[in-house]
Amino acid sequence: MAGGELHFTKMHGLGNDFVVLDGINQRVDLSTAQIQHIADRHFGVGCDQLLLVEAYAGADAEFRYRIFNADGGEVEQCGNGARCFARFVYDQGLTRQTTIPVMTASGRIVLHIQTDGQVMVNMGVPVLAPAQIPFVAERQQTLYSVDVGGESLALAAVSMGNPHAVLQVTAVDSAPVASLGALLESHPAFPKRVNVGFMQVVARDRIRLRVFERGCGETLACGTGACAAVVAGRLQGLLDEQVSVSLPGGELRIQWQGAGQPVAMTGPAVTVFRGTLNL
Ligand SMILES: N[C@@H](CCC[C@H](N)C(=O)O)C(=O)O
Repeated sequence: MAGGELHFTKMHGLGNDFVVLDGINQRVDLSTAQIQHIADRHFGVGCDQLLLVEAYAGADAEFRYRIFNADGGEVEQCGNGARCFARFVYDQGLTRQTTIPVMTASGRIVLHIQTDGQVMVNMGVPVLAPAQIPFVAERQQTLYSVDVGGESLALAAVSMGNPHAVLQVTAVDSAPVASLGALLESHPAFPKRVNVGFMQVVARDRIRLRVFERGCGETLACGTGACAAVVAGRLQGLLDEQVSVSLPGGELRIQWQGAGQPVAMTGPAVTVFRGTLNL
């Protein structure tokens, strides 16, 4: 965008924060540098991801949902953002529906605004085939052994539309999220880089989770990370069908029946303020 005014809404889902832009009623064509500037917590608005609402021409979705990490890279999926997307299009009067199908770079997901104000998202069926994650492995396994800095680590690899590695830890508070997260994010076994989840199993229906996100570092919550952790935990026989995921920013409810079934994620979506940017 050469310059001019841009109306935005600042939102968050459990502290995973977003700048949301209506690309239907205003022209939005941002460069990578402009997205990085908007996401900057000192010189811009500040956010983990920038979310863009666009019109969708097909019959199978109402909107196109685009996601950009704070580093400016466009990515396939964002779970906390999906709940904020639903709240945004409804509150801005872009839809009158409370069940909203949207198209992302990784396919269609369906957002449901509940009467209690929470948003439930059908996040689709998790992908476990290594090539589709993408993850370099000869065959699909529940746990893979990956060499990182001379050490061999056991991790699960899952795509929720975007790639996730999930490591089980005994205590999430002391997990090396920043150092190991950064090393794994750009590990050659993940050709498109990866989000890295550190999961502590508290009970069969409760986990604690911290996520080092691709393209922005550790966040207060990661929706797709919560889904991926529950999928990984269920496949290892550690978790029940309904799991509360406790993240630094709050709690998500994840439900997954098992292989071939879609994952449902329920949680809040909050509007913080609206503003105008001069680019
Ligand atoms: N915060 C997100 C995920 C955002 C995208 C992720 N960093 C990626 O690069 O895939 C969520 O709530 O899912």
